[in-house]
Amino acid sequence: MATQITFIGAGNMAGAIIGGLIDSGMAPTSITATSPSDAALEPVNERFGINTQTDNSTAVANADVVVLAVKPQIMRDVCENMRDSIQHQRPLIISIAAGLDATTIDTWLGGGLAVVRCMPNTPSLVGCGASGLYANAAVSEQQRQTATQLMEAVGLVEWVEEERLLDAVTAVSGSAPAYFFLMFEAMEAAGVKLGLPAATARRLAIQTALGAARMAQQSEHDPATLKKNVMSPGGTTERAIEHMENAQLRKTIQDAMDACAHRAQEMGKELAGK
Ligand SMILES: NC(=O)C1=CN([C@@H]2O[C@H](COP(=O)(O)OP(=O)(O)OC[C@H]3O[C@@H](n4cnc5c(N)ncnc54)[C@H](OP(=O)(O)O)[C@@H]3O)[C@@H](O)[C@H]2O)C=CC1
Ligand SMILES: O=C(O)[C@@H]1CCC=N1
Repeated sequence: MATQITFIGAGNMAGAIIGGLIDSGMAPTSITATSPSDAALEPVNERFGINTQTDNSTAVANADVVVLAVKPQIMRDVCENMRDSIQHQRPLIISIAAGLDATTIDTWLGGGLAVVRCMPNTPSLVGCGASGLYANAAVSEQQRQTATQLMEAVGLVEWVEEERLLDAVTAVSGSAPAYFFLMFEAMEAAGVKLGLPAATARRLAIQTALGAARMAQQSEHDPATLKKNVMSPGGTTERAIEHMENAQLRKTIQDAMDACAHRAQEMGKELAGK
């Protein structure tokens, strides 16, 4: 595994990956994170004990891996401003930005670089992330392994061989923690309406999701069979599922995920000026 990793940006997603890496045993001294202000870096430093830096060019000077973790909208400026330093060091670039393709990132950084695009998600913080990865042609087998090891330290890794599929990964896992959080909100509210204390409803809903996810992961049966096993004929679950099917929940999920993937494509085109 590479020894020095620099995160450009120290927000939600970078924090989640850094937290997961440290929990997995990586030395905090191997990690640097940047942000424009010292004030924003203070909590990161306090929480993780990693190196922090406000100057991106300085922060990448000794890096083996540079993780680009700023918002897509400012990525161009950020890349162009540290281009010289990146070209001098030529680290493996891992961009986690939604939508922006590897060629665009590489161009903004001066060209000829090994770029891995990664679509992670925030459960990386608790070692339960799910990341989709794509490598451009300049990425060596060893660099591919480095990216795999890095992201496997915080969860599941799936490589895709077509870059456009990262927009689908964004819909299936990158954005998806939010879908489940929405479900928790809705289940808690419904539980309260049925008379449970909010905290009890929340705990039960979350634990049930955890249990269902573990079962689905470990079972030899597919989700449809596991669902059927909960549904006693004429019973309570059947009534609930009937409501969800009649309300076209599947179509809502399909439409939402189409919109998500489409937005990733749209952002990529807008920001790359394509
Ligand atoms: N959040 C998520 O669940 C996921 C996000 N992503 C991708 O991750 C990237 C970051 O998203 P997210 O973490 O949510 O966003 P955040 O806004 O939480 O983090 C971005 C960070 O970048 C910092 N920043 C701003 N300007 C610079 C600069 N010039 N140099 C260095 N750092 C800078 C910001 O600091 P300040 O706040 O002080 O401006 C902030 O800490 C995005 O590209 C997004 O598409 C991918 C998968 C999941
Ligand atoms: O909402 C977003 O744009 C980012 C990308 C995936 C999750 N959060």
